Amino acid sequence: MAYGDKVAVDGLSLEVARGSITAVLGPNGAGKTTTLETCEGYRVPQRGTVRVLGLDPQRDRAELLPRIGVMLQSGGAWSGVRAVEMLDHMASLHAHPLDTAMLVDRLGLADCGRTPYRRLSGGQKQRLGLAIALVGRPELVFVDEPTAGMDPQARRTTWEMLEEVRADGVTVVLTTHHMDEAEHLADRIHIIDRGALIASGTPAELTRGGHSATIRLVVNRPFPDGAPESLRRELGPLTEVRQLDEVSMLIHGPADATTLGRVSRWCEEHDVLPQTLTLGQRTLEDVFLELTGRELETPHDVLLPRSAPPNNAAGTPS
Ligand SMILES: Nc1ncnc2c1ncn2[C@@H]1O[C@H](COP(=O)(O)OP(=O)(O)OP(=O)(O)O)[C@@H](O)[C@H]1O
Repeated sequence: MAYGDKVAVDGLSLEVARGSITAVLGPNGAGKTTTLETCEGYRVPQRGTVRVLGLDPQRDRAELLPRIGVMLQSGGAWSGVRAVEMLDHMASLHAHPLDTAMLVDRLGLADCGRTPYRRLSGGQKQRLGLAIALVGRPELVFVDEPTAGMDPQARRTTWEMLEEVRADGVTVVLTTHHMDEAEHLADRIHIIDRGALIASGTPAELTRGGHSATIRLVVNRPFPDGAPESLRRELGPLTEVRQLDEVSMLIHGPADATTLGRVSRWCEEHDVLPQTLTLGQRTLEDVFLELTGRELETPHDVLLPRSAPPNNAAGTPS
């Protein structure tokens, strides 16, 4: 799938099992939205085949649309329409809609029900978008970055609702660049980068084994100046060291006893006493880093020093 000369998705091949949650995970610009929009019938691929519920999203559009729900990354409503009016209108287009009052209540839309769409916050637009995607009791729902712009409470509610619809047999396909979201929700994850599929599997399959791990080091008193660089020199070029605050560091590196031994020796040489020294499980971030040499996402809440200004990684729709 290309936009002019720009190839956005190239040779991507993936299948989604009915009744499961599938996450398409990748960094900005990886081709996630393009993939979804192609499945939804909004984009026509130059090559390849797409079948959704056994139907061609272009040729069989009229038959497919009543069976799928779509949560767009942005837009999808008239700017002046009130949130609840929009939801009621969408419900009226379906034969057996869900109870809109229940959706308004569950998604915390009551307070902004009379607010025109253009004045809703990013998170409120997302919640309304999710309600619109679910109101027609779809067999399959596509959700593009479902929790972008949501606060933690709304994020949890969204996860719960997606899990509930899966329990009712609905198939969910979501895009995200949040590893924790994919890891928490998805039965199967497809990691894409630069328009190509680079890994697929269950969260456990993807994070099992591998050569790297995350070591968490917390010491009894502040690290000396230049500690991350010094520790990186000690551990070698395969290792990445990030200082979280004055007494803790995260180290991504080879998952072996030698690395732990070197960290311990470095502490001794620099007169700090490890209070926590743990070898953590490999994360999806590690998987992505191993496969591409680049980072998928910086988990800002974990990795930024405590003094850093609040980030909006989970707060700005992309
Ligand atoms: N309408 C368009 N015209 C030209 N290029 C486009 C268009 N839409 C997307 N692209 C390009 O195609 C590539 C894939 O974009 P896409 O939106 O599918 O990625 P994404 O993985 O969903 O990214 P994000 O997480 O930022 O939403 C990007 O390089 C993007 O700039």
